[in-house]
Amino acid sequence: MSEKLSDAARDAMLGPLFETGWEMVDGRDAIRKTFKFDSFISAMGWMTQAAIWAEKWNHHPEWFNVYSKVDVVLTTHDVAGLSALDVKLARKMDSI
Ligand SMILES: C[C@H](O)[C@H](O)[C@H]1CNC2=NC(N)=NC(=O)C2=N1
Repeated sequence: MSEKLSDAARDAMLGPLFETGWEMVDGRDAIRKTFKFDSFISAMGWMTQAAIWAEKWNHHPEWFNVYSKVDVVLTTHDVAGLSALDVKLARKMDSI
C-alpha cells in the first residue's frame, strides 16, 4: 500500500520533476505535464510504452490524447494524493 508523500519527500522528489516541466494541479494533490510529439503515431507509441510500465506497477495515469499531444495527470487514488509511485511513473514518462 502506498503512502502519501511527506513534506520532506515532496521537497526532495518533486523539485527535480518541476525542473522537467511537471507542475502541481490547481486544487488537487496531483502533478501534471503535457507531452508533445511530432505525430499521432509517436504519441501513441509513447503512451503504449508508458502503459506497459503503469500496468507493471499497477499505477495508472489520468491522461488525454489529441493528435500529437498527451496531457498527463498523476496522483494516487488509494491515498487521495501524491505518493512515491507518482514520482516513479513521472520519471519513467520523462525517460521513455
Ligand atoms: C485495485 C487497484 O489495485 C487499484 O485501484 C490501483 C490501480 N491503479 C492505480 N492507479 C493510481 N494512479 N492510483 C491508485 O491508487 C491505483 N490503484
